[in-house]
Amino acid sequence: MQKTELVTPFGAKATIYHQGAHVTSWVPSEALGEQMFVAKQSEFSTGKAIRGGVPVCFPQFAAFGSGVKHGFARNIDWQVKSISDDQTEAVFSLANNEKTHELWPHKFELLLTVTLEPTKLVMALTVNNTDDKAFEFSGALHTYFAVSRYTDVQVSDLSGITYWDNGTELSDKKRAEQSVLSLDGALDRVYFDAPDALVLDDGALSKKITKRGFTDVVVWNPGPEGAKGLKDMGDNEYHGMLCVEAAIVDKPVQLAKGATWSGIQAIEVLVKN
Ligand SMILES: O=P(O)(O)OC[C@H]1O[C@@H](O)[C@H](O)[C@@H](O)[C@@H]1O
Repeated sequence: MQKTELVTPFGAKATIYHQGAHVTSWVPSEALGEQMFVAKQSEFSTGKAIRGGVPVCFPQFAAFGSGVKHGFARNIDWQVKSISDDQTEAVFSLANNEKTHELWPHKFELLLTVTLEPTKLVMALTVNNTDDKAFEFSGALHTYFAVSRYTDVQVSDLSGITYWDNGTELSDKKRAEQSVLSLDGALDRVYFDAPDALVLDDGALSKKITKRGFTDVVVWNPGPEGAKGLKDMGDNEYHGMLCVEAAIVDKPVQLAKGATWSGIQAIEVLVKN
């Protein structure tokens, strides 16, 4: 499978597979090491989403729509549009074609811009409606973070935010009372209208996760039972991952003909003294 490797003058590196414009590796520096989780058993095969990194979910999130789960954009080849001379930025594009038309009858162009800064990874997704009528979409930058142990990390500040546990009725929403979320097993939760800045605290390292355009945040770890059901993930690998996803879940974006939408997710590594 084709991929682009970015190696910047300041030592940050990233790998992006052309299928899905899928970031599979982000190393801000040798000292900080790999920040993305990718399952060892992930199939890197045509038409199959990679288990880890940052799948781009479009034009639907999970089963919130009538199309394929998490959309088709993660399963098909994008084009490399440009790579800056210093390799700090790469732009990928995906336009409607016969294959996408079978799955989703709209004309569109997607751009994913991946930018590396010394301690930051920025992913910007742009959706252009090139059709002669409006369409709607949901989606996500479905980020799998490598963590020391999923039960040891904390996500904050989510207090006061309405959430929904996947598997329950969508009408059965709750309000987060605690400012800090920590897991003690499987969790598959959507935080609606979530804050644009969150912190993923993992001992000596933490990550500031900021978003724009994406309204919701999904936090997911399959836990022991869920992991057994994922054949592209080892039974114990869930310990070392946590998905915190900038998403649009239940309220799709309505995009008029000719209009453009942009959503950004930036991840900054912060080292504690
Ligand atoms: O196995 P997939 O299609 O990549 O989905 C992984 C997970 O993605 C998460 O975003 C969803 O909240 C979970 O419900 C889902 O299981």
